[in-house]
Amino acid sequence: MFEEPEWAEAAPVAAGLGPVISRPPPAAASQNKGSKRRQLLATLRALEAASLSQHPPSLCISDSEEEEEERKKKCPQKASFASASAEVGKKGKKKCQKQGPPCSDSEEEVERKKKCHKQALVGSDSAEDEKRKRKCQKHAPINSAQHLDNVDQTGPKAWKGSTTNDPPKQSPGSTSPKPPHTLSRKQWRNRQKNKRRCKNKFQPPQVPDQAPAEAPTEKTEVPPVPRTDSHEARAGALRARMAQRLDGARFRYLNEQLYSGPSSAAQRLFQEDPEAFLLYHRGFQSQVKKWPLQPVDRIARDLRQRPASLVVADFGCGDCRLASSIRNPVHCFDLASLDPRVTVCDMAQVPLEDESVDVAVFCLSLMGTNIRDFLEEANRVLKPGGLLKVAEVSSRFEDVRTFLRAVTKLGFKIVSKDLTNSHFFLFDFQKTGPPLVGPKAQLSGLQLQPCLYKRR
Ligand SMILES: C[S@@+](CC[C@H](N)C(=O)[O-])C[C@H]1O[C@@H](n2cnc3c(N)ncnc32)[C@H](O)[C@@H]1O
Repeated sequence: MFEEPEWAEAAPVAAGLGPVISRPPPAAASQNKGSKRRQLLATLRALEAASLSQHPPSLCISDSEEEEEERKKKCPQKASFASASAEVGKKGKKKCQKQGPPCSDSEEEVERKKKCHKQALVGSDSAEDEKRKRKCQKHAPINSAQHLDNVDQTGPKAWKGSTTNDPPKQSPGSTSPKPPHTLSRKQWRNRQKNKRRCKNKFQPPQVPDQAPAEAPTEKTEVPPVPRTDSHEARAGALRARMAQRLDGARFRYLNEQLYSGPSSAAQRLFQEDPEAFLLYHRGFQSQVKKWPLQPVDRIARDLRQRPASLVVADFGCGDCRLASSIRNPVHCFDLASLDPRVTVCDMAQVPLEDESVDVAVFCLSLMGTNIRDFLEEANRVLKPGGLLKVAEVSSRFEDVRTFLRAVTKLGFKIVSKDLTNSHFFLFDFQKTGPPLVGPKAQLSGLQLQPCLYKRR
């Protein structure tokens, strides 16, 4: 019915994708035009119906409206252009089909057909128009039929895109699809956008199958243990450790200061920095609690075996542990106060009357370089025959005997000594009277080694 060579006539038009130019009707029109039109119309309708019934529903959101509209406008032209390819015969038909897909949507198809139909009805009676009409009719059925069965989506079609959701398939021979020069940038962008949209639209249902087992939805709902927590915990632990080390360093420093200078300097130190006293005592407590027996507890045990009426003076009482451990009245003296019972002073000069106390205690407190001052002050406040108890770190003694000898020169006699403890020595002296030597006499045995704590 439609002879293929006729396609060649439209080839020049196709080259530019320009509008189809209507030419004035030729003088000699076809004699059977009316009947042919009717015939064509009937064929068209039949084909339309067939085409519409065979098209699958579109699953994907199509191009933007603007583009859709544009495509619809172009469609008939493209169809006619494609059909008018320079190639003859089937080649031309194939080209037409290739460029057809944008029109292969049912709506577009209808639109195109309507246009073809309209043209036919309007009666552009030129021979060329006639041919074009026939081409439209001829093209339509082939296109719609082949679109479903054997649509080659390579080349322009892949870029013009079908309105189905299938991604463009490439024919084995094709390399990379390139947009035809007929697509504007905007169209191309829109098309790509739509493709992506389509892809995204169809990906979600596959997600559950492909989702890794370790990412169930429930898990995602449960807030995972924030990484920051462990990080913060580690940072906190590190900070605590560093703070601990810093405190340890400061404790060692203060301890050294207390042993290496006169008590007046220690007094100033703690007056200027009361926090240093707290820090020192924290350090001291952390050290002494490791000992098998704390000397203060041993002294308290001894005192509990004596009358509770005995008045006790605790020189360098610290946290008043002794006062808390016995029932005796206790005068507590220290350079700073950790307890309300403490009288803050330098124990070289305590605010007590002469011969007013029964027991004087120095528990790890013979610090400073003026030990003699402390012992002379104890002698002053002790009643005659009063008890002097000294507990000191064993390592401080180079020679215990010289120490004992020096103490006796200060008005005391040794009553008992306990050198059995691994950490401290314990001595009991009884006051015999005032110091036996004058202030200028040298008592080198009173110089004890500083008790320095090692860094652990
Ligand atoms: C190692 S602590 C012992 C505390 C307590 N005696 C104990 O055994 O638990 C020594 C204490 O003696 C105090 N101290 C040292 N020299 C002092 C001084 N010149 N006057 C008053 N207290 C002093 C320190 O301040 C510290 O509290």
